[in-house]
Amino acid sequence: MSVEVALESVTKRFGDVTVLDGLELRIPRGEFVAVVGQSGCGKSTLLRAIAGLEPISAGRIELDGERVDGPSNRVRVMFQDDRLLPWQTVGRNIELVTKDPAATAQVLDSVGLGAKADAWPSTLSGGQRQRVALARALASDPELILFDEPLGALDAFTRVEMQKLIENLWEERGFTAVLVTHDVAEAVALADRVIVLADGRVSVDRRIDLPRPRRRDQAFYSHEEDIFNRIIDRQGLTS
Ligand SMILES: Nc1ncnc2c1ncn2[C@@H]1O[C@H](COP(=O)(O)OP(=O)(O)OP(=O)(O)O)[C@@H](O)[C@H]1O
Repeated sequence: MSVEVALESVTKRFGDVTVLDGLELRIPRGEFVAVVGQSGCGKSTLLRAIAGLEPISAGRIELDGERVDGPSNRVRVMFQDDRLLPWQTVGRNIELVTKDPAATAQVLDSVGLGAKADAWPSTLSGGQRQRVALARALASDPELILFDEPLGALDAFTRVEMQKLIENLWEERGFTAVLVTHDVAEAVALADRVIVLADGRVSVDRRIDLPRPRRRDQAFYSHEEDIFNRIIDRQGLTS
């Protein structure tokens, strides 16, 4: 299950600060888009707006042609902090969404934590907690998952493991995915398209036409280097 996302002339102001400025973006069903850009360029604001968590000042955001005017059950967001309820077990955290023990067991299995249903979140590692957060995001079978720097606090090895897991689950389930990340290599590893945000708009929209799973080869590094340089240079050309 997946959804098409369309942003038309989206502007977002906080007081006199314009964060998004007539932004245009269309994401077809099932596509994986990564959003990168300098700190403070509006990546999280964009994600929150798509999630219906942040009202926009002008323009239009649509999911399959329907205007977004608040949070929807079709959409889930995964954040850098896991936001698990510490007074509930791992299983209960998921069951609050699924309302069904069998579905809970199944989704915990899908993130490799079938044996941890009765554990307390505080007894898990950071990587395991993010797996639970991922399971919770998947639990309602959403059509769109918005990832806001979900792996930012993890060590490099756990991060690569989680990237593989996210890629596998995305391929299996077919949801539309938008990933905000500071890590250009992560964007190139996971995305069909990498978007660079600058001056409140999409300044680069680059298709990553490499086979999956992605190998760290010359073509990979060439995408990474080029996108990185464009963020640094703040060039405004669409590639
Ligand atoms: N609730 C708010 N009120 C006022 N200003 C805000 C609010 N939320 C975000 N901003 C401002 O909007 C701009 C964009 O913030 P945002 O968090 O979207 O950027 P970002 O690209 O995600 O940053 P980072 O990469 O550092 O996480 C920043 O200048 C920020 O200070």
